[in-house]
Amino acid sequence: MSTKLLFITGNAGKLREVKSILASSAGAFDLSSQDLDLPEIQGTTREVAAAKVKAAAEAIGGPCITEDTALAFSALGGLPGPYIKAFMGNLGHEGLNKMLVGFEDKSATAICTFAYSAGSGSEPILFEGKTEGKIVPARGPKNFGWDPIFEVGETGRTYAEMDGEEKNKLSHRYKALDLLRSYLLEQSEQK
Ligand SMILES: O=c1nc[nH]c2c1ncn2[C@H]1C[C@H](O)[C@@H](COP(=O)(O)OP(=O)(O)OP(=O)(O)O)O1
Ligand SMILES: [Mg+2]
Repeated sequence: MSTKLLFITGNAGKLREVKSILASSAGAFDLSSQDLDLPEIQGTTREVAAAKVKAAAEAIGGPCITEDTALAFSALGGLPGPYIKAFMGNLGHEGLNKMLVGFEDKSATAICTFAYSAGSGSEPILFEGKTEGKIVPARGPKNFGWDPIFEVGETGRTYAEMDGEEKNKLSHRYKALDLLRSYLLEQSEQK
């Protein structure tokens, strides 16, 4: 029997990658998605993620997952972190590069936090994945957020320069989703 998964997100890029990553567990998951406008609080990545899935589970009245993505610049003590969406929207790729002009250290960590709630009132469970890289002037297609300015580890390539399959093997999202997948498969075996 396949595990039903309701992914609350308004982000088409996230949904595309989640579908593609879960495709390797053929038939194990029955994924659907819904866009809900949820309040996103301020706090650590974990606090933001937990509050988001709680709000989603209350609104839905049942089990669901949410996902939060942060981009932490080492030179800035981890900022923008969970606030990357606002920074990206207001400053763009060039502005994000300019934020680091005064610093030698361009390193950054992409952090993905999946949050699972079994339903309204139940305690969120978090799954975190991190990928190290550095902030560079934009290279590659500009169709998903900050992908063009995040050069991954020692690959010499930005996320945007990788094809979907390659990104989905090493990305922050893949690592977090793989943990969530294992958890859900274990749960379904125990039933
Ligand atoms: O792999 C990624 N590669 C490049 N950019 C990315 C990635 N993943 C998220 N992003 C962008 C989207 C948004 O500007 C911010 C995260 O904000 P975040 O609140 O988690 O996403 P969102 O509001 O677009 O979707 P949701 O409805 O799931 O909250 O970083
Ligand atoms: Mg959001």
